[in-house]
Amino acid sequence: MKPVKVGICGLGTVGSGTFNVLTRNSESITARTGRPIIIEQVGTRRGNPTCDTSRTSVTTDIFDVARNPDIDIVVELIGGYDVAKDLILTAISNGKHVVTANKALIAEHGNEIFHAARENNVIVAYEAAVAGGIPVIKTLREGLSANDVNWLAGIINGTGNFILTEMGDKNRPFEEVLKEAQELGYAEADPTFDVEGIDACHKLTIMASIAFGMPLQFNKAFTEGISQVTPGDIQYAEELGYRIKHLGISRKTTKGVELRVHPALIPADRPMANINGVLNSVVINADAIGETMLVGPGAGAEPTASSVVADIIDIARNLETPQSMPFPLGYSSDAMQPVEVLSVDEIECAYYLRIHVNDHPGVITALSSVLGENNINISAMTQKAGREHDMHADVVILTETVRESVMKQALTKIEALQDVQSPVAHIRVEALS
Ligand SMILES: NC(=O)C1=CN([C@@H]2O[C@H](COP(=O)(O)OP(=O)(O)OC[C@H]3O[C@@H](n4cnc5c(N)ncnc54)[C@H](O)[C@@H]3O)[C@@H](O)[C@H]2O)C=CC1
Ligand SMILES: N[C@@H](CC=O)C(=O)O
Ligand code: NA
Repeated sequence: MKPVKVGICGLGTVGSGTFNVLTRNSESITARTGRPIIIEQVGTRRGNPTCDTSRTSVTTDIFDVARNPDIDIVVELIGGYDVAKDLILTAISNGKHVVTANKALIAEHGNEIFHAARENNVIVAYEAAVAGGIPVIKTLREGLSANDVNWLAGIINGTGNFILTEMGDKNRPFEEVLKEAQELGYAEADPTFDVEGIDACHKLTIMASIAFGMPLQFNKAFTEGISQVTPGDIQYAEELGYRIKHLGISRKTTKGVELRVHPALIPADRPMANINGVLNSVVINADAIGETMLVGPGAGAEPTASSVVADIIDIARNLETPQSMPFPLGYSSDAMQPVEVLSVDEIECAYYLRIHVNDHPGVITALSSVLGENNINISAMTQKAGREHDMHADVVILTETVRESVMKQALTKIEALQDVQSPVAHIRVEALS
């Protein structure tokens, strides 16, 4: 049996996980593919103590791997944009199939990469790029291909969910938990991608493209991270019967597609509200299936390697018995529709507001008046007194559904009130239905 030869570029968290899963499970993988898969070469700047590379060719120049005539599949696990893109395009032009976990690259340059792959008749697979170990790309693109998707929503950043969970459950400070997420290998090289929602937005962009048959449009998405969520917000939300989660949401409407990433209050009894730690989850609502929910680890060495290796196995099977592979984004490029991405101003949802006020008589009336003038109904309101001798208080309000542009106008007026300290914390409320 002629082996399928793989070259792994990058031996960090995901690279080492991939090396170890491929090595450890080689027997069962061979049984599944019909051909052994061997790691022909590793491209890395330095060794990884968890990997025994003593019987593998190792180079410090990853482009050696992309050009190695013996290699069938190049696995890009270095991350980042320029070098990674160059590496993948070099591999493609050398006739190699590619597996990557790089959501930033796929979300922002995927249209070009998939075009190059098509021209060169090779496969670019990227299951690990969205929600780590959860097979969500396959689910959307293959398992649900009979459906018209109505909406999807997910917790799609493990680091962010780990931080919110630890802050809420154990009262740990943001910075300390972020540091732990970095040590555990969950965070991106630049962790602002995690905490400011950019990573989740990359993943949402990819899922929305598959769900709605539209080209990748990362730059049109709305992105807000978790860095402004305070322990107080988590506690107030809990008292109101909600949990705060960082969500990516994409919904088809008659005017276009919503594409937005932001923290949200979710009713505590919804399954998504109880996805904790590094777990990710995606709910997909579609016409034939109704609703399905996936849950699993969104980051970490071997959970992510599980998806990388599954892609390698798919390609190896295809080399053994050539068959038609799914289009990378689920639709043929001619069938992709340039669907309009809606401005966040168009969305409609309820809001949680936390307004820090001077604790003077009349301030509640003033707040209610502004909301009333804008036709915004209040569904709950509580005042959280400041500490003794502190003349400030937090007023916490839940509104009913309102258009975002109207809420923005109301917030501007509220922030202009004499007794209100700016800015007003506002978090969208999502029922996920
Ligand atoms: N860590 C995780 O849980 C997940 C990561 N990803 C993605 O997987 C990719 C890799 O992430 P990690 O393994 O976490 O990163 P990492 O930083 O642990 O590993 C990257 C490795 O690539 C090496 N590298 C970078 N540029 C290189 C170059 N030019 N030549 C040789 N080596 C080079 C680095 O030295 C490092 O060892 C990224 O695209 C990331 O977004 C995707 C899903 C989960
Ligand atoms: N940094 C990412 C890694 C997986 O995609 C995350 O925390 O989810
Ligand atoms: Na995945």
